[in-house]
Amino acid sequence: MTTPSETRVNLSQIMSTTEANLLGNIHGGVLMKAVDSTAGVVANRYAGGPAVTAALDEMTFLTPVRVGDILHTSAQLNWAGRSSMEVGVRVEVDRWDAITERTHVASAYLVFVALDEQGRTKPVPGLDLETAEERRRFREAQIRREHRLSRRAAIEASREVGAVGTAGAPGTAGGGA
Ligand SMILES: CC(=O)SCCNC(=O)CCNC(=O)[C@H](O)C(C)(C)COP(=O)(O)OP(=O)(O)OC[C@H]1O[C@@H](n2cnc3c(N)ncnc32)[C@H](O)[C@@H]1OP(=O)(O)O
Repeated sequence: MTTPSETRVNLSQIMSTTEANLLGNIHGGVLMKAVDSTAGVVANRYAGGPAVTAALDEMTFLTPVRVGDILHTSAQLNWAGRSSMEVGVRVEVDRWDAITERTHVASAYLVFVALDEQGRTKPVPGLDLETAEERRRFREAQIRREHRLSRRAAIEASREVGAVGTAGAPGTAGGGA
């Protein structure tokens, strides 16, 4: 069995002018792509084949990244279910013009789902939790999963209610005049 620390992937890249916005800072979308790519490497390796991004939790950008800065993304598996996995990613920068401590730019949690050759969901191996930190991350990932699934179920239920309304039931928002 694999431990979360064995799944860890670190990637670094220099930010270029083609990735800048009108203010000269790096686009949020560029940072999100780096997050998704790094997390994807973790998920594909762990699943032993392709895994697709199913969800990306809310992501806050704490400080601007500038052209020339060295962007570091580090990712590791927090949780594994039947076919889905949660990957945590931390984004940091080294400034191009000073030797200072790394600056924390953002953190994100992503859900990936492993697929087989036919595009069907595929089971992933169980995760071996060794340290107290790994067990804490696993527990917290479980809480986030419950929130994601219950939010999705609540939205689906509300759409069903809304669909009845738009069908024209009297006394509903979608009902006749
Ligand atoms: C590599 C890339 O760039 S991918 C590009 C962007 N991503 C995509 O195109 C993916 C598009 N989405 C899909 O193909 C589908 O929605 C899938 C494959 C992700 C999920 O399909 P579903 O029919 O929902 O599958 P299913 O209901 O069996 O769920 C599979 C697993 O994903 C989990 N899951 C699905 N959606 C979510 C979600 N929004 N949040 C958390 N978990 C989720 C389920 O709980 C289940 O977990 P488990 O097997 O560990 O118990």
